[in-house]
Amino acid sequence: MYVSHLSLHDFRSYPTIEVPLEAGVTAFVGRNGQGKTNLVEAIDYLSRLQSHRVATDAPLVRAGADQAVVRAAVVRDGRTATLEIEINAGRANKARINRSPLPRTRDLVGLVRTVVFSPEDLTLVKGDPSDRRRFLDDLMILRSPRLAGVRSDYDRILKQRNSLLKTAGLARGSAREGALATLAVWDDHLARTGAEILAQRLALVDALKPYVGKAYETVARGASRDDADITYKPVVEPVETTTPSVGTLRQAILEELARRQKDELDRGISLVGPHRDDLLLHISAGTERLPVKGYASHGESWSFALALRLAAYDLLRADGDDPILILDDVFAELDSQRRVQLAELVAGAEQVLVTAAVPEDVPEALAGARYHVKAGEVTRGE
Ligand SMILES: Nc1ncnc2c1ncn2[C@@H]1O[C@H](COP(=O)(O)OP(=O)(O)OP(=O)(O)O)[C@@H](O)[C@H]1O
Repeated sequence: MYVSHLSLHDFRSYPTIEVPLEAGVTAFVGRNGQGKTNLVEAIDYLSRLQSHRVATDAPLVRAGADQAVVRAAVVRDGRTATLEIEINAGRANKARINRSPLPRTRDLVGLVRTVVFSPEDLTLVKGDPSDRRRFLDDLMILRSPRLAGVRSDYDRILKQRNSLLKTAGLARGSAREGALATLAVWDDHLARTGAEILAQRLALVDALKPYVGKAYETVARGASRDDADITYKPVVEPVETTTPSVGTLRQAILEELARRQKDELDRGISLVGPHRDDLLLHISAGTERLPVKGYASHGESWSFALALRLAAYDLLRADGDDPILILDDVFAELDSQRRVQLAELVAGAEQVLVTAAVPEDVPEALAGARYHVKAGEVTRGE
């Protein structure tokens, strides 16, 4: 798939802009702060309804405006659809396809599929478990958009359960009994949605594993495909470990909730469920298997982060649809060998959008259309 036209209205720094695009490689080149990332961020937002840079929508709306609109013509198998999202400050967003409103905004998720490489990717390796969980969930939702609903149900249940735990922890006598009875209902909700997310993440990590090894071998100097490994680490370890069913996971969560109830009431937070899990990353050093965080060199950490993104790209491709690759300011971060390797790996993708401060940062393998971005003006160059 590829985006053949992008229109922005009051999105980030752009009052209004129209950018015709084509399949293949397009590079946006310009000095810092000119609006390059804002263009690719808009396309990524259409894909996931989330920015790769900020957690909330407010910064996406141009300062002083109260609504931003991102519209893109997306070509898939020769057919074009116009996808549109209206981002409203302080009100619900609205989505449209071919100008017809969608009943739910999240129905737009996954209709454009993007994989973004950016300097922030190092947090996949060096950051908190929440960064790695987000990586898994974003990918899981792109592959099965209905899981966006399960994810948001889970977040809502977690919030309500946490506030109940706080009340119940402080209550005494019959008030406490009443709160504990209500808590049992929320335990059920948490176990039901949590088990579904857990099952999906376990299956995703299984599917991703071989691609991570293969990608690491390509981007890390002298590495073999066995040198990089990922393992999902749930707080709940079901007895039956090979592909446990949703029912088994649900039961395991319920049992762990019962076991940790006192702890949860004391601390007033939910300690059991997929919001406490991690994706463990390991590299081989000789005969040793070492965690990447704390052990890997800067270069190895970058290789691992790139391998995770490339693996996501390969997996989405294997599903049968070429996602749009966005390489946001990433080449300036890499040494020359990794630059060339990454460029060669992605050059054949159906659409690659690159941002760079100077033309020399765009590797030769990614020669293609070029736009100059200066003070919010986007002009076609050589
Ligand atoms: N909501 C907003 N309203 C108005 N301007 C904004 C908004 N959000 C960001 N900007 C402006 O957009 C510009 C940043 O654009 P962008 O991040 O696309 O830069 P860039 O060209 O990618 O730069 P770099 O190479 O430094 O990453 C900044 O000048 C910033 O002030």
